[in-house]
Amino acid sequence: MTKQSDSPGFGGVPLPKLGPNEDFSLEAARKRLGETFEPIPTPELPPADPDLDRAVAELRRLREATAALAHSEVELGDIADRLAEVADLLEPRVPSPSKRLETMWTGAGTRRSNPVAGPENPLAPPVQFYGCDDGSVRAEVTLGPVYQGPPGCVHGGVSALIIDHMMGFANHWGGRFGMTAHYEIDYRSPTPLLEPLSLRAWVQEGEGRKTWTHATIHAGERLCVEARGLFLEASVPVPGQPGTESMLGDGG
Ligand SMILES: CCCCCCCCCC(=O)SCCNC(=O)CCNC(=O)[C@H](O)C(C)(C)COP(=O)(O)OP(=O)(O)OC[C@H]1O[C@@H](n2cnc3c(N)ncnc32)[C@H](O)[C@@H]1OP(=O)(O)O
Repeated sequence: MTKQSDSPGFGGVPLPKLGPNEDFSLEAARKRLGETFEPIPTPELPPADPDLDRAVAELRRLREATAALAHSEVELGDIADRLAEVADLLEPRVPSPSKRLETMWTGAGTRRSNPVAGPENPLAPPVQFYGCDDGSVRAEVTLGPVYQGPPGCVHGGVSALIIDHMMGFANHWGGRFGMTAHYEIDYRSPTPLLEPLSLRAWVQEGEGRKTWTHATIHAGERLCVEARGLFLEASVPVPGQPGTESMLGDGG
């Protein structure tokens, strides 16, 4: 994740005041946690193989195209055979899902493979988040028909997925950690597909193990979704690394 000052196009809505106990700006997080604190150290995490991101980008093109197959004039029998050929080529050569869970937690961790921002994950749009000096994280993304819920609009569960992830990211940027314990979402107006959406999340307050984080999705100046979450500092065992626990600091 790169550090970026406010950029135009984020709706211009001021962030609410931070909680009474702490300042969650990047500078304050650095002071609190010391020089070793390096949230999201690598803006461009290198792929394990230079062709990996290209391969997944092609899969995303396929994802969009296959979502449009119905009512097209494509000869589908032939397409299905050709896709099966590629799948047959890949399946026996890639690690098993349980092995993959282990390798995800080495090197760049899950930052490259999570379902929101991970360049390696064909499910991810992907969303590229930036950490800002005011302690918020932001992104802009345009979502296509594969993410549709109501006609022409983003599925509410997809918004929730993105929001959960970006609140976790905001926690990390603010020097906080934790699992999502509870969050609530207000869908204020329809979230359009095929239009740029401005995403924003920030830590509102923190006390002991608890962090309260807020997030919004805007289409231009229009508020589409707002959310508030409670995160609790906790750790979970890391697959394939007995005795190792993660506090979700490596998931952005
Ligand atoms: C760069 C980083 C980017 C990272 C992005 C990744 C984001 C991904 C975010 C996720 O998807 S996390 C996955 C979804 N979440 C989970 O799977 C969590 C599952 N739940 C748990 O593991 C436990 O419930 C949890 C660790 C959250 C809490 O269990 P604890 O046993 O530690 O809590 P405990 O019962 O001791 O409660 C501690 C306090 O929190 C309060 N609390 C717990 N759960 C609550 C809840 N659900 N709502 C409100 N308050 C809650 C509880 O009342 C209490 O308050 P007090 O201390 O004031 O008494």
